[in-house]
Amino acid sequence: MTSLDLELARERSHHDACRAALIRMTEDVVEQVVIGEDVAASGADAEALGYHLRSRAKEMGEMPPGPLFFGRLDREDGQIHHIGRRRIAEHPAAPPLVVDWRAPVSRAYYQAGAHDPQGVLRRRRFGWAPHSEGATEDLTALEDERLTDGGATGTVSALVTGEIERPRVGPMRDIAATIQPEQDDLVRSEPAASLCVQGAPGTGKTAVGLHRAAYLLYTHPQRIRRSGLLVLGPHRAFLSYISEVLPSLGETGIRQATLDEEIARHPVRAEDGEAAARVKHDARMAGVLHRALYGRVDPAPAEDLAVPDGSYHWRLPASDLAAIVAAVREEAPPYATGRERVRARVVRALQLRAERRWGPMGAAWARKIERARAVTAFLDACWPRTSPEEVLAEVLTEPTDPALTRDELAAIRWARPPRSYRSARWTAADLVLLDELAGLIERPESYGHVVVDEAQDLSPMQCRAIARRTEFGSLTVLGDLAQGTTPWAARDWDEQLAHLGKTGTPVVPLTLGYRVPAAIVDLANRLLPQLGADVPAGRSVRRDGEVTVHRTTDLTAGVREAVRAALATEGSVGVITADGLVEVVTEAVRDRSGDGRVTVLPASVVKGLEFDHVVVVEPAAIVAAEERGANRLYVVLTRAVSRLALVHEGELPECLRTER
Ligand SMILES: Nc1ncnc2c1ncn2[C@@H]1O[C@H](COP(=O)(O)OP(=O)(O)OP(=O)(O)O)[C@@H](O)[C@H]1O
Repeated sequence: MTSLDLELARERSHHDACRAALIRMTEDVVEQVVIGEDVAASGADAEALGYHLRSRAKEMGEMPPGPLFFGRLDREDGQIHHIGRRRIAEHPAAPPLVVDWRAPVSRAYYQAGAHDPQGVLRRRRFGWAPHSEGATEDLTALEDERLTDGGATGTVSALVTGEIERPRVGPMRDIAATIQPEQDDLVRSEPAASLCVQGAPGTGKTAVGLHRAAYLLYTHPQRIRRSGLLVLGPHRAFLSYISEVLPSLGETGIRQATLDEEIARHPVRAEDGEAAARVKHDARMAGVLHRALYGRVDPAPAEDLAVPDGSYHWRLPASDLAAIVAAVREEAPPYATGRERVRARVVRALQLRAERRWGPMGAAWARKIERARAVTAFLDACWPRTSPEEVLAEVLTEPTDPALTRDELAAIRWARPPRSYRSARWTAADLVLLDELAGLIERPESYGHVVVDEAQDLSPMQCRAIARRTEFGSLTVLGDLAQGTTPWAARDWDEQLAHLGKTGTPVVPLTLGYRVPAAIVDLANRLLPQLGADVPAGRSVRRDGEVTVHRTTDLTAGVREAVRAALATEGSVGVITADGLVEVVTEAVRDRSGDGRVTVLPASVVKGLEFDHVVVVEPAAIVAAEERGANRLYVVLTRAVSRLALVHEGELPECLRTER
């Protein structure tokens, strides 16, 4: 037996011990549920304890199968820590057999190096068979790095390289085993502070955001879990691609949604023209809606208020009423609160008058006056109850706001207003405006933390929807200005962060890519000058990868050939083209599904996704299809994990021509 075999055998037996301990932990939690429900002192305690224990039991039951550790640290002080996705111990007070990757002691695993060993003698990485469900015999390799005795070579770990370059099959995986130091800094940065990551394609922004979410839940369970954590992604396909990362890190039940889903008060039943959508997403709409809502408030009531009380009438002069309304407007509470504040002050003023005449008036009297028909009638006239739908319907029926030009007013005006706002067919942009109005009327609940991916694509009005939900929480903003494809995509992070309500948030660049090989990054970087974004160019850790260009006189034949070639090697194949060509391309590869390995996709939905092989069909058509077509093509090219094939019948966009 070689010394490596011996070490592997030792580690396997440690893994067996961990497995046995984990089984016991799971059994204990289930048992505690039963005991917990019996022993708690009161019904309410039993309920709370039972819920807590059941949640833990459920969490443990839902842990996906897999190896129980991926690394090990041997410290100068003799301590040895195995590091995995969750803590494992013989019993709660025993020293852990496996330390959670998020624990402070694990940090050195990601950060220690020969230049700064952080008390670590040796870092050990474990190699598991691909897709291992955690059978001990799947532990097939280990790699040691000595940090303190001059043994560190500075070379990149073969296990890390293997993990980065592995073929992509199925949904996105967690990267707990191979987080890089610059990513780890972001994952573990202060929870109360917001953070913005400007990352070139494939630099791990999404991965960082999800691991940061898991880190915050672990480090601040009370604060973050109680107030809620939300992950926002650009579309459903993306959310389903990333859906298994948090559960594999032991975090289940975290809400992952698109912003449209988060704010949906109604189904989308109409579509805006381009001009209307542009106006509706513009920051000026915040003012338009504010004015429309508060236009309902009458700042100068014409008549005195007279409230009957038995045979008597209590009166408040119109000037006093105007002063109350003005004071409440000045305080700027949410609209619905404002109405109730005016009511309370009117009653108080009436009470003072009554007390001057009749002496102290009790709470019952105040309640009676509060509900008096005359008081409610005054409020209905001066600060009427309303709904977001009612206000927006008015704006869209007869837009008049001076902040918008005549053309802009015309663009958003309803061609055929509905009979009533209740039957209106709302567009996606209308839902953003309804959310703004809802936020003006009543403050929404704030999340503790929100992770926003592809944040460059959000309009100012969408940003405001997020800002409202993080008024008392923090944000992790992830994005790449070069990948902005919406008509309102941000060109500058400071401005976007101001819309998100987090002015002054530090913007941290990530430029080292883990998805896209250098040859493909270099090609994509040629587009950068025309993307309207001042961002650092991407680089890549990957020296593998290949770009091929196929000029064809028959697009169908060209696509079939490129897909055939892609299927000759392992991995997923994404055939991406302009939305208008999808049908033709789908037809071309109908009989080439490669057992489900081939997916044909319109360029508009590939953001955030990745494929081993990307076949881009007619790149110039992608550029020509929309205003930010060059940015779209940049996104498309950078979906490739290993190989990129460009198939074209027409000319290539100039910057991609090989003769350059
Ligand atoms: N440290 C790492 N170890 C292993 N794989 C990594 C690491 N960092 C990133 N990756 C992998 O690189 C790929 C790209 O990561 P991710 O999707 O998070 O990047 P991104 O910056 O969000 O990309 P894009 O903006 O292009 O969508 C993913 O497959 C991810 O798992």
